[in-house]
Amino acid sequence: MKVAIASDHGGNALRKELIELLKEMKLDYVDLGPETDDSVDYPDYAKPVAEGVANGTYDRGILVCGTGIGMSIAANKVEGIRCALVHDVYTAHATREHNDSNIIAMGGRVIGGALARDIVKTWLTTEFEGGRHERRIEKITAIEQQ
Ligand SMILES: O=C(CO)[C@H](O)[C@H](O)[C@H](O)COP(=O)(O)O
Repeated sequence: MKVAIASDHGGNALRKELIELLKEMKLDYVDLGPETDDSVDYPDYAKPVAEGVANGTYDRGILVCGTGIGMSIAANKVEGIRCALVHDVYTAHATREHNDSNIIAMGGRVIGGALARDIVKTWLTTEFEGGRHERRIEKITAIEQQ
């Protein structure tokens, strides 16, 4: 599984902690920045991750900003992206089983590293359940293509 990760300045510290997790999990990952702690605009970092997931360059994406909200809004503008804003382990599990989410967004000003690691580990290792959820995702895709 190839994972892309990016943040804005509000998510920098948490992104770095999550990169350590990706290394521990021996996952193939690409860090799309930013390289400094300077203030940046989250859509500039959400876009390459979302487009890369949508076109198959990456299997999954991880986005971190201050709240996770800006990143999730921006990522979900890209066709084919189902980005879930997640701050608890139950939702991390549910959004993979039910929504087949391909990007996760979190807030570096909302949760700490230990919880974020559990969330990401759960999200990366939970499979989509299919069945009735497939039909609902098809309906989301139909809205996107209107
Ligand atoms: O999009 C956000 C808010 O929903 C993110 O939390 C950003 O990181 C935040 O807006 C950045 O704010 P800052 O005051 O420029 O640090």
